[in-house]
Amino acid sequence: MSGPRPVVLSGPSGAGKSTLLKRLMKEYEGVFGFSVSHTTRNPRPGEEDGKDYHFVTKEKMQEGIDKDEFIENAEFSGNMYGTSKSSIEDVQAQNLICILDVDIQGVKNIKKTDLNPIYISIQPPSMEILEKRLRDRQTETEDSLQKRLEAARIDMELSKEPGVFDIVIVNDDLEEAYEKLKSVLIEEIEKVQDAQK
Ligand SMILES: Nc1nc2c(ncn2[C@@H]2O[C@H](COP(=O)(O)OP(=O)(O)O)[C@@H](O)[C@H]2O)c(=O)[nH]1
Ligand SMILES: Nc1ncnc2c1ncn2[C@@H]1O[C@H](COP(=O)(O)OP(=O)(O)O)[C@@H](O)[C@H]1O
Repeated sequence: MSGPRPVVLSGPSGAGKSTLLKRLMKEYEGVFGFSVSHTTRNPRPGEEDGKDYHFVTKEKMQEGIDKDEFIENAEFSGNMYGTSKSSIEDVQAQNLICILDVDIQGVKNIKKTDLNPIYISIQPPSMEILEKRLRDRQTETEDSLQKRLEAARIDMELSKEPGVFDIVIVNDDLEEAYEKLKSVLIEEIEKVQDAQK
């Protein structure tokens, strides 16, 4: 399908993906569309069903996977996550830049498809800072926090492999990380804006 190139944001839980992408979508309203994933985890306070995620039961999720409704799915920290084909099609039908927020397994599986996105990794400055951010966010139990930190170690190693990501952004200072993210995407952003004129 033609249209703007999608963007995959990945990186450890707590690295700052949602913070950066929410800001980007706010500054460039009408340019980006978020691919709303399915998950079996519970919603956090403030999260909206259908906006942040489609919150579903394991049975419902498995049913969708069996029906081949997902382009990729993975287990993360004891829960299932997946990108449905329709979540991407909904955004692409509007000629918007589709943003996906997926873990490293999602990156590897999307590489097997013909989506052809720009792959961006958001990394924390260190494990210590990541742990502090995750604790301060106050969304995790000790168990899910430890699972996220374990997954983060794997993610940080794999993201160093050459060729996996087009760019790795270290989110130390938020302003700097945001400016870097914008500079990577500005060409695609302007294409969409020009097409809307
Ligand atoms: N493979 C895959 N990973 C996803 C998907 N949606 C979210 N994730 C990843 O699942 C992980 C956990 O997400 P979440 O529970 O929202 O926690 P958070 O990243 O700490 O805010 C993150 O690494 C997300 O990038 C998806 O559709 N597919
Ligand atoms: N550059 C930064 N400096 C300090 N805190 C940050 C920075 N970026 C994000 N945070 C905070 O760290 C926590 C994790 O960020 P979040 O966007 O939820 O990460 P992710 O979506 O990658 O799991 C949030 O509480 C967020 O406000």
